[in-house]
Amino acid sequence: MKYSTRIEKIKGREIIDSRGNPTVEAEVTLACGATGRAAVPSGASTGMFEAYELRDGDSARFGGKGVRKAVEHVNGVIAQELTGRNAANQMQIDRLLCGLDPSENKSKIGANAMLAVSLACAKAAAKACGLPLFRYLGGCHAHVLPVPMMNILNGGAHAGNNVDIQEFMIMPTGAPTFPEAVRWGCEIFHTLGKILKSRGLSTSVGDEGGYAPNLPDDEDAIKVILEAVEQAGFVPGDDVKIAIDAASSEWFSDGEYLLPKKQTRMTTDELCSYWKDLCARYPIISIEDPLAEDDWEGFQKITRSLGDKVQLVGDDLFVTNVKRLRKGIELGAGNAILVKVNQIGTLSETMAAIDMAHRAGMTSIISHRSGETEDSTIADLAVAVGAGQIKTGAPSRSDRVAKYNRLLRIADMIPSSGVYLGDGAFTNLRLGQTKGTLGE
Ligand SMILES: C=C(OP(=O)(O)O)C(=O)O
Ligand SMILES: [Mg+2]
Repeated sequence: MKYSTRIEKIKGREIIDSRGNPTVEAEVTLACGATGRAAVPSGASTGMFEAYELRDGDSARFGGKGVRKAVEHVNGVIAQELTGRNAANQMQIDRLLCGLDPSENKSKIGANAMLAVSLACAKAAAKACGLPLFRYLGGCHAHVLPVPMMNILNGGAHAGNNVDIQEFMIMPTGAPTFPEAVRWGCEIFHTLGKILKSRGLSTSVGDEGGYAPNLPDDEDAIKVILEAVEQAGFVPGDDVKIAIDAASSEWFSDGEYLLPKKQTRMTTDELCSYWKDLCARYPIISIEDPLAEDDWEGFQKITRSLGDKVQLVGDDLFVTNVKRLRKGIELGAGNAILVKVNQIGTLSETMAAIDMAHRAGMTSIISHRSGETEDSTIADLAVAVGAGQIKTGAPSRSDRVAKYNRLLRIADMIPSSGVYLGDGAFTNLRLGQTKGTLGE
């Protein structure tokens, strides 16, 4: 084959993630000598409809050697299938990867094995073309830097404290540029640390780098964050808004919600009222997984009642999967999608989900996982697709900081210094959307 982007070699290896758990990394070498390397993240509050990750602890299937098995698949069956193929033909690469696994959820080969190679091919091809990844994936129009959703207070499955809501995030929507947004976020994070310390509360951090204090009530997290915003010199609701990830699939069992730490029980209707009340009292712009992954009716209800004001994000609900997203669009369940590359397992399928969401008038947020590595592909992806929002934790752990720093470098590469999708843009989020069309 004559392509200089012809795949010469694929090498998989086991590395560790930010929780010290093993994960998969792949390195792709092309005929022209360009190489691409990608590492796969891993969730803790994983949705049950996510693509299957072969991981350790997966003893039922591979004697506790899940990640090792995924690496074997990279070096074996995947390398055999893709060697000699054109890495610049991403769709073909991803189709071939999917073709190796007849299962619905990629459980034979492992979504982690596939994703490592899928992303590494894109990175190698970008290098062969002499382009930064965001430019290779997004073309000449890629120019929008995302608003950071900085998760500065952790709870739920990401922290050992008594807070049930998984993530409390600040969005510096009033910042004029991306670097300013990061600076504001860092200053608020530091101020929050000082306030917590002055009250004798813990300043140790959770999986995504946010503080993880014990608090009398989850609502107190919002109160103390707003205090930090003000003390840092910003105006809550004006300069900085609040976003929440409830991760409420973790609470759902037998038709009701049981918040495990505070032992509070709620029905779907009560939970919807709880969110409505919180949004009326605080500058909350976004709630992720306000209802559980199969509570479609609950999602419809909350979208009808809050969807014109608040971004209602499907993470476990959509799992970056066009089939589930299509259902959500048709039902009017949610008005935004959280995008996690390892929920679906290939780059093309990820981009198809983002495209479907955007054409239906939904917003998208590119997201890390709670278990991360230094790989910063999602920063490039956010700019490439013009997502406008990125969720990548607090500025206290280098696995999260890697994404912010990559975006700061990308901001420097965009001659206009990047259009920052700040507050004005939020009025264009089409939050009024309650029932969409696929735009096809
Ligand atoms: C990032 C998240 O957590 P995890 O990676 O644990 O699913 C999330 O729920 O949005
Ligand atoms: Mg989530």
